[in-house]
Amino acid sequence: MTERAVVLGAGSWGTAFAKVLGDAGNQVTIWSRRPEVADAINERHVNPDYLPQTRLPDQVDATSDAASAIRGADLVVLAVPSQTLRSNLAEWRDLIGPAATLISLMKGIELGTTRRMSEVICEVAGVEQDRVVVVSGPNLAPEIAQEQPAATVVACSDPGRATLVQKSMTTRYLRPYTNDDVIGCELGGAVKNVIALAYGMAAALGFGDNTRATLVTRGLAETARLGVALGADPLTFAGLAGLGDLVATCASPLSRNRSFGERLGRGETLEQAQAATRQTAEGVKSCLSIRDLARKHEVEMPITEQVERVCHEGVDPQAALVALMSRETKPE
Ligand SMILES: NC(=O)C1=CN([C@@H]2O[C@H](COP(=O)(O)OP(=O)(O)OC[C@H]3O[C@@H](n4cnc5c(N)ncnc54)[C@H](O)[C@@H]3O)[C@@H](O)[C@H]2O)C=CC1
Ligand SMILES: O=C(CO)COP(=O)(O)O
Repeated sequence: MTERAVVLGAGSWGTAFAKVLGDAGNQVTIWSRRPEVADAINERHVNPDYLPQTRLPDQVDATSDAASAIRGADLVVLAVPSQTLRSNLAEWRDLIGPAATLISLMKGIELGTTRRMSEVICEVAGVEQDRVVVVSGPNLAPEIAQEQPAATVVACSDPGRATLVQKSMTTRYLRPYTNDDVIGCELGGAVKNVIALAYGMAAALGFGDNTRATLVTRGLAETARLGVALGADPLTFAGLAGLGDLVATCASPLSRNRSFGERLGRGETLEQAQAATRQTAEGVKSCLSIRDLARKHEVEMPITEQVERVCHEGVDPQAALVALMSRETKPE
């Protein structure tokens, strides 16, 4: 099925996802904040800043004029940092057609409001939740751009819309599965970034596979606890948007969150790590909003609590680990 799509955001995942949509046969326009990135995509079919080795398909073009790109689009893909989504979308909402599907690629929780990205989209764009589709799974952008085989989840409360998006983004290298658990898929994607920060810290401190497996497993346990409190299906956390993405992000040197955690584990301050990182490591901010969400729902999230202390309260990663290990013992 051929759709007209706009991808708002020309970072790593926005660009790789535009390639997926183009390879699946859609006509795609990428909106880039910077005109020179749009020019490079139009002239050379590459995004030199984020995926310089990847040739984008002929069906993908780019512009820095959001209005011309959004008008008439069937699929409006949001690929900006979670914390800027609200202000970005406020500028775009009046341009989005009444039948368009809004697709969220973002993996974060909004600071202050503790809203999931699909909730922010519904609120700001004034659309019902059945028009919003969440795409989440083990999808490191550079690997997808290289066409390495992977699967992902397309979550929507409207099964028909989920199937439509699934069909429009199926390629020989990306296999999307539909799911109706939007809450679970969004939480899986947001919390895994926080656990990957902890994993990176543990790796930098020299801890081996027992420590790492413990963080992944207990990280998934606290993700599922929060998810269930918010109405998610616990089985979602055993799937691609849960365990799948958690394992990929923790294990991969390509992960910005894991790499950021490694910097903190090596003793860099938050400011030093931020200065060295150009791309979005969502967990650094979302650890605050996820901790707040957990407290609001009286859910224990000890790893998230400690990641927040390291990132925002200047606690030493080693001390955070001691705090985790000295908690009262309990049943699994
Ligand atoms: N990179 C990846 O492998 C994956 C990323 N994601 C998620 O996708 C979302 C976007 O991530 P990436 O594309 O990887 O991030 P990125 O850091 O590579 O790119 C972000 C893009 O947003 C733009 N941007 C930054 N501030 C902005 C603002 N104030 N207004 C408008 N645009 C702004 C940047 O110029 C850049 O084009 C994040 O939530 C991330 O967690 C999800 C799956 C895979
Ligand atoms: O979400 C991702 C893989 O699914 C990308 O993770 P990072 O943002 O940590 O690079």
